[in-house]
Amino acid sequence: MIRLARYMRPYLWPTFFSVLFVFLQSLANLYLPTLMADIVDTGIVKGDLPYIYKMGTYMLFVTLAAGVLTVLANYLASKVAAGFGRDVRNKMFAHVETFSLNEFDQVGTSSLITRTTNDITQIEQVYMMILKMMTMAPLMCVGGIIMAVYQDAKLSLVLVVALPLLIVSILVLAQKGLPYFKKIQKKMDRLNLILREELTGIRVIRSFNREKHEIDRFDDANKDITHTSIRINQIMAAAMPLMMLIMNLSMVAIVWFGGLRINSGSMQVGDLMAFIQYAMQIMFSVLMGAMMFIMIPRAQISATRVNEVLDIQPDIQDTKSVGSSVNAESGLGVAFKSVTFSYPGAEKPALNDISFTARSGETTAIIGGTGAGKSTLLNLIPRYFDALSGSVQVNGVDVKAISVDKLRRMIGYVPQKSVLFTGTVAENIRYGNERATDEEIKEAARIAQANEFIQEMSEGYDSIIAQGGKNVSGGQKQRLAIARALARQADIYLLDDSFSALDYRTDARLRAELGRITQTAALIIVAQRVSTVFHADKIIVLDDGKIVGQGTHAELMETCTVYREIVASQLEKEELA
Ligand SMILES: Nc1ncnc2c1ncn2[C@@H]1O[C@H](COP(=O)(O)OP(=O)(O)OP(=O)(O)O)[C@@H](O)[C@H]1O
Repeated sequence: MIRLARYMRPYLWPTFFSVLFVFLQSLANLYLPTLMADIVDTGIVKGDLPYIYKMGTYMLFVTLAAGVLTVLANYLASKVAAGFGRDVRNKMFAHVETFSLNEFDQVGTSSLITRTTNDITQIEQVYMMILKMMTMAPLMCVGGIIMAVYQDAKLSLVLVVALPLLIVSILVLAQKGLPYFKKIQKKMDRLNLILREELTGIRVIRSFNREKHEIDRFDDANKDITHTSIRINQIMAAAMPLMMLIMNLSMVAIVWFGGLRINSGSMQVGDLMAFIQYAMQIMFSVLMGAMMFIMIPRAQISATRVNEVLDIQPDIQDTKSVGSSVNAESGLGVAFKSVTFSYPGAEKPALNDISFTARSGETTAIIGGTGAGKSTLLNLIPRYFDALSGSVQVNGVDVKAISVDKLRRMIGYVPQKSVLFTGTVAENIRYGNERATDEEIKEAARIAQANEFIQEMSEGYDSIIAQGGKNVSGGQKQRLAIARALARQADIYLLDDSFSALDYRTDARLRAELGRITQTAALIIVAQRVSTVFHADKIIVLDDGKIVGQGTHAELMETCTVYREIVASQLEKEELA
């Protein structure tokens, strides 16, 4: 919490005024019972009506002033807390954006969502409460005690018994409740995870008739969180009557002993009334303090979760030596030199001693069975992961020596699973290059074989793509993703199994068009279908993380058993001939 307090720095003035207004409001509240005692003891007892009017008006004025101060203090506290929440959320999002895929896996997407929303809201609320109560509680407590002792020191002895009783019972309840607060944030993560899986996987759930199973799974997580919430509320529910009991018994004692003191002539009625109000103020301020003691550890748990994310140092960052100028004209393309890579915790490397070059102006295809390491290999080029050993080079320079931003600008990447964003078709393609003209967008779409179906859409390039690209087919989505990468006018194009949802004709036409752009760029295509890689300048055959063959189709047919097996499993004998 304290570490996060630095995000309050931009709001120092509103914080100061909020605290000041609370301070003044508390003083006004402490003053009111004294005024009332005067009205009773001087005005009512002596029957002095003008005095009652005068003091009554004065009381009204003080109450009004306290009301205005409360509104102002609350407004400023809310403003500060909301601003703090917005800044931390922004900071968190910007920080998470720098994460490599490893760090995403480390925390988990659902937990990142809960931490950015729910956890920050918890902290925000507590900061708001602290702003309001931090001054009020101690001031009302100390001020109340001074005023109560001033009214009647002997009667104050009742508070000596009541206050410790109140504090001890609060501490006991807080101790019981705290472990549940810790649990509830974790359970919230789990509920989010299940909800996310279920919403994104709704098609699969329906096609396998697993609705009941998923409803049960959600229900279990939901019940789990409900049980914990109920337990917390049970403790809170027990707390309130207990507090009220202690407070009311104290009142009875005050009235009882106060009555005796009035009888004996050592106290006036007005003083007793004021004393009762001070006693209430003292006990309420203790309650407020207790609330803070309960809420702060709860927010502390959230703050730890937020700090955990903010403390993660992305392992893929620009190194100090960054800045080597990369000569895009050199035409060296991409080179892997004895590259080995392992996923954290994996038993064996996903890529083992990989060496090859993918020259600019050429098409390099990567083929291999599922899990052979094809996507992993592509991921090392834009530095989604870093190689454990060896060197990945772009135009003769190690990727670690190029700034991540510059490196990624040189690359047009089409992921295995196409992702589109909510917006128009044109906006989605322009995502690859903000400066692309309408003509360039259309040209990219034409090469990607997307122009035709876009023209057929009701609004053409202005047609809206629904959330997650749900209103376009799998093949159309892939073509839009390819158009987006082409719009980038990059030096290197990485297409990860991007033709899988295309029919053979479209696949062939797209490859022919792509051939044109590879006159200057390096094109690396991961594919499952042999027909897609057939005409590549170089084919790399991956098997279990190792290169088992590289060359043209004809060369590999001569030299590489794995390649021959792949071809044989896909093509008819006559096609081979
Ligand atoms: N994020 C990850 N964490 C741990 N292991 C992973 C991760 N991604 C992939 N792997 C493992 O690395 C190996 C290579 O995976 P990769 O996705 O590169 O294969 P691929 O050849 O692209 O397969 P496919 O054609 O099915 O997409 C597999 O054994 C896979 O289980």
